Amino acid sequence: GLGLTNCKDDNFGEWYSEVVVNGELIEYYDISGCYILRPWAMSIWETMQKFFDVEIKKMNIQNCYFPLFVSPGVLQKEKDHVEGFAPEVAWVTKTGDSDLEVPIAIRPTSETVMYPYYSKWIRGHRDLPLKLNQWCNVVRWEFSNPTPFIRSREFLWQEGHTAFATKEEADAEVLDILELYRQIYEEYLAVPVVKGKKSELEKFAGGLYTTSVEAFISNNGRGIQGATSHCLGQNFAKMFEINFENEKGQKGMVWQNSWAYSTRTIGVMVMVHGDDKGLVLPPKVATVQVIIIPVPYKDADTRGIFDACASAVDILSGAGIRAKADFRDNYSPGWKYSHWEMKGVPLRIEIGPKDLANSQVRVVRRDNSLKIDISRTNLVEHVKEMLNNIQHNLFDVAKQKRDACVKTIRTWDEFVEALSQKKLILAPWCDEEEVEKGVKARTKGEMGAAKSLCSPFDQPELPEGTKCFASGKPAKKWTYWGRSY
Ligand SMILES: O=C(C[C@H]1NCCC[C@H]1O)Cn1cnc2c(c1=O)CCCC2
Ligand SMILES: [Mg+2]
Repeated sequence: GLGLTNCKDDNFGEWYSEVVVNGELIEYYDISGCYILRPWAMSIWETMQKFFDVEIKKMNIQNCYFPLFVSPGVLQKEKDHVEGFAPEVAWVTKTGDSDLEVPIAIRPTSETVMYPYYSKWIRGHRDLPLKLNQWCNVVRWEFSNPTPFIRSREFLWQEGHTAFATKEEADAEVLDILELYRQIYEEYLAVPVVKGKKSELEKFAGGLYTTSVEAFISNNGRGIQGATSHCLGQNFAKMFEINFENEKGQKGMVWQNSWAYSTRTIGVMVMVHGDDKGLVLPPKVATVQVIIIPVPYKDADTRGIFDACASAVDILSGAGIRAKADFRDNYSPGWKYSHWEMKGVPLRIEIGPKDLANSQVRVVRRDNSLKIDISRTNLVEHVKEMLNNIQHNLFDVAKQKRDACVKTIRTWDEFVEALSQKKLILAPWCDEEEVEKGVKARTKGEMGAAKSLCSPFDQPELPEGTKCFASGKPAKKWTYWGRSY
């Protein structure tokens, strides 16, 4: 029957796997690490895509589409960092029953696919800035525990790849895009994130620096990278000879960025807001924001009840609210309540004989189970206000929960203790790579090592003489640490 067998606070991993299936977001697939995105998930992806696509078009970024396949020559070109990832690259080695002369790689990301053509298209400064984005799938044959949305062997994302004449322009765009990622998490998914800079060890090895928005899963005390916006510097321009002649006729290399968010966003939202009754969808991304359930009683005016439901759908839909009615006669109202709670619909409206008689409706909130009766007059205003209230409440609750997990520490012992308490740790750090490697080595274990998550742009005061928590050297910056996905 309905209802989850796993509780979120007892066994988080099993709860998650169950809730994405029972909520009809995901169907497991017969190839490990691959998942079917059902319509309930695809519509969430599309809602975010609509927002992001409009915003990047305002920035004169154009969509394009490059081939899925990468010839081996170019993939190896970016050897220094690809070799670290090489095991993840999937290859096509044959068609039909004949082997391919030369195996072809399936894109794990598209730098090497796109940049030879950037080199061809960019000649003079008038060709700059070149700003392209593509919405596509990528394949990375990951081996560590596959998790729907969070870590899959194929996923959907957008990848932006931009080229500028100056570093200043690139630096500015990195932060403009990062702000869009913050909006996706905080204003659409109601998930609080930290904006910051990755350490040298954690950054994209092919780039100059990496910025990210970092979320935190309080149930298992793990940080998770929400989205990344990299300045590549001139590293790829050098590799792929992407040069241009500036106004003074001098030859120079372009400055590039690349940035991405993926379907991982949906998994983070499920983990943060879901509960033991199932999904809890933020109204801004909910496929259905209001589900209307008729509650007929024997044969008391069933026709009137159905008509009241239908007209409520029309009134709400007419006001741009995503409202549906569940008229199915082969399920009881009680079954429908559980079903739509499992799917995380933010508001339920029940209409029974009493409601009809008093020309009111019973409204039930999914986030806090509050039940109230409201009159049918100005139904739209009431519902809009409640949806807005739910959106903000989900963010506020998630932010309080995340902030309660943050522990500021100054010594190694405090660090180890906070780690054992599954905290998101804020610590003063000397910003030395060897020291970070030491932290990883010293915290290795079956739960995974601790790593730096990001150094927040919003830096707390760092008093003169503050020591690094791990090395005792003079601290240079406050950095978030923790176990992560
Ligand atoms: O993909 C990126 C960097 C960059 N790619 C484009 C979008 C932004 C950002 O994700 C890093 N990266 C991750 N994973 C892999 C690669 C890789 O370059 C290359 C080989 C296979 C696995
Ligand atoms: Mg990876």
